[in-house]
Amino acid sequence: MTIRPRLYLVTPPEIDPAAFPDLLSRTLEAGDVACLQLRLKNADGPAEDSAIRKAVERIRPICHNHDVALILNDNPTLAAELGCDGVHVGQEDTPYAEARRIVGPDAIVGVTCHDSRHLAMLAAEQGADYVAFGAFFPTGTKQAKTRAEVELLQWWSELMEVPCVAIGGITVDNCRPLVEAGADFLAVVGGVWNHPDGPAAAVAAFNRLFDEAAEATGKKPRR
Ligand SMILES: Cc1ncc(COP(=O)(O)OP(=O)(O)O)c(N)n1
Ligand SMILES: Cc1ncsc1CCOP(=O)(O)O
Ligand SMILES: [Mg+2]
Repeated sequence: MTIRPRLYLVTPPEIDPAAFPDLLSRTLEAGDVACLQLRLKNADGPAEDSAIRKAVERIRPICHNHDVALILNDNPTLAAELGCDGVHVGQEDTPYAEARRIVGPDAIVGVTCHDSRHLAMLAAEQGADYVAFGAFFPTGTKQAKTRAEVELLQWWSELMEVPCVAIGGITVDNCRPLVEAGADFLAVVGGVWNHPDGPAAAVAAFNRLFDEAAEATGKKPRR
């Protein structure tokens, strides 16, 4: 039986390194969050690396104080060097096997699988810790290549042990079908950081909804 999903928080593509740590602390205090993915997309090359280093130094202790795993997007080398708990790689990033070699056997490695059963089975077979499907809804955060259907989550969660992450345009108001379909984690950017009542309110609201859905379907909390 599938269990209650957890929130997989992803940072905005650009953060203010001075203000973000405080906002993050308040957000993580508002309810259960499984992990935070640091996804800085608005700088390139050495500027991006330096922004990532600065951000990880400030964010890592906050995540760990809240029992939240810190996952770095795209860059296994920096993830290993900076003591992140894992890395997320897409189909055009470092291939899974190379990412695993770099971060080691104990780190989390997640793989983007778009809307593809084939890519997901390949990633799971190779040893990925989770597979990510999306985008489930229109999103302003990224020009998503594919649209995934809820049935994909249901198929995966009924057949496979490796957890699945749903991503793309997810909000408190639209996420219930993903929860009912068996998503293990919901990965969210705008639905938290741009929530009209603020990110802490969003985290609390997602958790209330997960609890309600779990109760309604008799699913057990993961934590
Ligand atoms: C949890 C999660 N799922 C999918 C993605 C997208 O990764 P990718 O396709 O490599 O695109 P970018 O995020 O690098 O723009 C993700 N980051 N996290
Ligand atoms: C990184 C990524 N990959 C597919 S959609 C997406 C963006 C998710 O952001 P949002 O939750 O704001 O739609
Ligand atoms: Mg990527």
